[in-house]
Amino acid sequence: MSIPTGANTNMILRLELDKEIASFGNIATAIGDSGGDIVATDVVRTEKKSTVRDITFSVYDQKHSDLIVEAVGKLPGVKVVHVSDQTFLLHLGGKIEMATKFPIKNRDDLSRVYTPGVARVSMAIHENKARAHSLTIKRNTVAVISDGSAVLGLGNIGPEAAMPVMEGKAMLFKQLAGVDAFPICLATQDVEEILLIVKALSPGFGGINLEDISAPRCFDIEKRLVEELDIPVFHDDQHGTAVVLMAGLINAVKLVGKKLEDCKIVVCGIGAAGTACTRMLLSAGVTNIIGVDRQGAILKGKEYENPFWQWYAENTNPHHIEGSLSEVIEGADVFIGVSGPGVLKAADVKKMAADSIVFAMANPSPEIMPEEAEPYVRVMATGRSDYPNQINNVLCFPGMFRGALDCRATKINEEMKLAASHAIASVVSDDELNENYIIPSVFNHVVVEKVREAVINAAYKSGVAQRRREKVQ
Ligand SMILES: NC(=O)C1=CN([C@@H]2O[C@H](COP(=O)(O)OP(=O)(O)OC[C@H]3O[C@@H](n4cnc5c(N)ncnc54)[C@H](O)[C@@H]3O)[C@@H](O)[C@H]2O)C=CC1
Ligand SMILES: CC(=O)C(=O)O
Ligand SMILES: [Mg+2]
Repeated sequence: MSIPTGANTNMILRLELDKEIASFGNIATAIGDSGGDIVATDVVRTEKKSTVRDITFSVYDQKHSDLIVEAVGKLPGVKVVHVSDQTFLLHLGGKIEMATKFPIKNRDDLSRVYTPGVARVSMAIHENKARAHSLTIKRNTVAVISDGSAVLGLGNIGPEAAMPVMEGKAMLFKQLAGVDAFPICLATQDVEEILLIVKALSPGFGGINLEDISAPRCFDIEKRLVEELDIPVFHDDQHGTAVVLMAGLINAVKLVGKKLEDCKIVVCGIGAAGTACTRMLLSAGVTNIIGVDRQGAILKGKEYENPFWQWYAENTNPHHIEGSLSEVIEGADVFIGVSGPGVLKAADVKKMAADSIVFAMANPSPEIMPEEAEPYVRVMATGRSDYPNQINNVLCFPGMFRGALDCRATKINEEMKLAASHAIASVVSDDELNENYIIPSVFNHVVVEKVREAVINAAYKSGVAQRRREKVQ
């Protein structure tokens, strides 16, 4: 059994070993035989009769870890002290904190940053609200807002459970683009309440990043906030995903020598991400798109409760193909998965056209694991960081907001999104392009710079940038 790489699967097992009875060789064998992979061992302390050791090993999941711990615990002279998960350890107390830009060293400083000095600054903003951009953190802040209704592919797990994901997004905003992002998880899933809350908290923010809000409510929430606020509002799961998908696809079709507009594309999961990806494909000239959700292909002439599926049926599936995913995938050039784990089978991938492209983007577990699909596909990508070709909206949102904040855009429009897709795709040069490198890494610092620059140029061209051009580097 081979273990996928990635620190998120590392466990630390603390063992007390009876020096006379226990053998490290037996422990290593027990872990290896159970499919675990030892990454490191450390001696915590040694006493006369016993030693305490930490053994770090990688596993698939919690069940796999339990199995290994049980096997090791049965060995003679071995006592399991505790097991800890490196991912949980990283989350203790949360992942982010607020920091001040300078210390308050004396009364003089105090009277400037706080009362009475601060009052003059407040009054200056009162006289001209636009000054909030230069005299407060507004010009560098984004609210990452979720109601916990569609967290990754985990479903409606609630606002508290959404927090680690939103903290992660905030970390990425800061580390990759210097944007100060605040995770805000709401204890309501009512559209009107969400609108009221977001509008009410918007004065302190330069942008709103909606995250993991389920379809179809997310469409209405975003549309109305865009109309009613003068700062950029961006639903990451829709547009961030679509931008990065398009970047990956531009490069993948180039690699396999197909034209995007000639491709038969099957999109699985017609929610927030699936709808936005489809809209972007349509605007790129693709016509042969078939959307599939739980009940099969979405078809014109059928009645759907979801008004967006009504729109979807009218605008896709021109050949009126009916059936399950397994049926409609026949002859497809591209599969785009934004649904859930294990939806696509190797037998389905086998039925695709030659040089097929599979983007199984559901998180944390894709529609099909690369190991299963790879024998039958030319290009394979997932949303995960532990495989090549990570198609994930993290390649978009930091640079997108950096650009939008820097030029003080009122909106993030189609022009800015398309520019971002091309910017991301352009990071991979023709010489570098290959089956395992169609999309740049999140850690490639050029990505944010290129996206920012492309977004700023597009914002000025399309007339949504408010800052004087010469002031923006
Ligand atoms: N790689 C990336 O950057 C991103 C990946 N995603 C992933 O895409 C998935 C969907 O996210 P959202 O669109 O935000 O959620 P959503 O809740 O708005 O939509 C999910 C859709 O998938 C459908 N679906 C679920 N299981 C299915 C199945 N077995 N067969 C067919 N359809 C199925 C649902 O009925 C729903 O229409 C999640 O797993 C999420 O993690 C979302 C955004 C970005
Ligand atoms: C990546 C992301 O935003 C998601 O899976 O929901
Ligand atoms: Mg998301």
